[in-house]
Amino acid sequence: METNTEHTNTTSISKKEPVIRIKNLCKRFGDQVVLDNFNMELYEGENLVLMGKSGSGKSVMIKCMVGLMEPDSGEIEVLGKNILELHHQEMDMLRAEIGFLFQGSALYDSMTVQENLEFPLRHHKKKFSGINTDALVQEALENVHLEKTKEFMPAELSGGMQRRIALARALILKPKIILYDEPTTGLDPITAKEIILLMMEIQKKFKTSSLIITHDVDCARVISNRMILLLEQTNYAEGTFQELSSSSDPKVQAFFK
Ligand SMILES: Nc1ncnc2c1ncn2[C@@H]1O[C@H](COP(=O)(O)OP(=O)(O)OP(=O)(O)O)[C@@H](O)[C@H]1O
Repeated sequence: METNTEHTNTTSISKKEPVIRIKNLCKRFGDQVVLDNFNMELYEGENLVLMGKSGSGKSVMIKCMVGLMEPDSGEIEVLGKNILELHHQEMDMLRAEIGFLFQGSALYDSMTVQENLEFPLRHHKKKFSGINTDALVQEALENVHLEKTKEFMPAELSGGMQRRIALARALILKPKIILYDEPTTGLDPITAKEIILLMMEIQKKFKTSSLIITHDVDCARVISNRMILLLEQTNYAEGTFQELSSSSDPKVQAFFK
């Protein structure tokens, strides 16, 4: 894969407003320090890749960010709102602005594609009251080029198609931010590449800001405007793929082997 040259460069992106700002986030469980002064900013329209070893605290960070886990200390701002001060209902409304692509697609096996896509719409009724659900489902499926799969059960679809449907489900809320958790894991290299291209197409079309958690170096190379390495409980290194992959720090190099 070639490095994507179409992306806006990092300098112009970092002049925009951050849609997520995390400052000095600390979280421990008993004696185990998971996050120690972790900092991160996701800028509008940016594809930010977060890499970290298994167990390094990526999920803990995400859970703190969307209000599912309380940090010990630190500041978290999402779309200009201090999430640590939001009431349950306000947090729920804010979550409607965030699309999630969970590890391994996480579709509901007993529901059709249509029902899977309608699920987040039912949960966020307020945002979509009076809007034709069928049209939203159709549009979301068109966005991932799978218009004819409404009546299918997830088990009848290939792994790559399931990942596309999961992406359509994340998109149906028309989110400002998308969180991708290991979007290419478990896919063969060709299907993984198709998913990466689709993520780029969607980013271009909807101007979403994306946080992509991945171990996939190819994915990071193609999609990232900027990267953060989560190591030693903090944002150990930050920079473009080019900068980090040519780093002389052996701990940084280890991510690119
Ligand atoms: N609710 C919890 N109670 C106690 N320890 C927890 C809890 N949640 C996470 N941890 C611990 O925090 C550490 C970081 O976990 P986390 O799930 O964030 O890792 P990760 O980077 O997302 O890993 P992976 O890439 O494997 O998904 C782990 O040691 C985990 O056991």
